[in-house]
Amino acid sequence: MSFRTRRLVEFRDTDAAGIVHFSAFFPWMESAEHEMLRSLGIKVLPDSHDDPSVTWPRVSVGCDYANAARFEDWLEIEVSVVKIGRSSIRYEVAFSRQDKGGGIVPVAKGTTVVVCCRLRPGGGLEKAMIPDEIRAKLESV
Ligand SMILES: CC(C)(COP(=O)(O)OP(=O)(O)OC[C@H]1O[C@@H](n2cnc3c(N)ncnc32)[C@H](O)[C@@H]1OP(=O)(O)O)[C@@H](O)C(=O)NCCC(=O)NCCSC(=O)c1cc(O)c2ccccc2c1O
Repeated sequence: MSFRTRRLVEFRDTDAAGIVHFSAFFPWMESAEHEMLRSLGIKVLPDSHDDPSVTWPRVSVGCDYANAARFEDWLEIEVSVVKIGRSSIRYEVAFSRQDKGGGIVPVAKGTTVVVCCRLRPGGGLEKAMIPDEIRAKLESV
């Protein structure tokens, strides 16, 4: 299973060549992941340093680009949880669009690795084991 969402390419997402700039995909990957967490009832961010909820800093991100996307293309975005470790989670985010004939065109595939952390007083990050309740929710994606 996976989580699906979609997004319209805005003018500001494109570069001088008229195609989506490589950097635009990273905020989209992040937004889609957050949307998936919210849909599962997992907090994206603790409310305060006193809140024992966990937080999800990234330790690795990447993206491969297969075909260009352009202004006003609708991008289909599919988030998959590909690996749940002790503290880390690897997500894959696949972007695709339709061609004029309605065929599916792969656009890009990103990966993100996040680490479950607690916020130390003062704002530092401390790695934590993924809580069982969150692990179970992520295993359902
Ligand atoms: C996060 C750290 C505190 C972890 O340090 P530590 O030394 O304890 O980590 P380990 O080396 O033991 O690794 C833990 C875990 O991760 C796996 N891992 C580590 N590096 C990689 C890698 N490069 N690739 C793949 N996997 C990696 C490792 O195998 C372990 O896996 P297990 O499952 O076996 O436990 C420390 O690394 C740190 O502080 N890093 C800096 C983090 C940072 O500043 N990131 C950039 C900004 S974060 C950010 O932008 C951000 C975005 C969001 O959307 C958020 C959303 C919600 C909350 C927070 C967000 C956020 O912060």
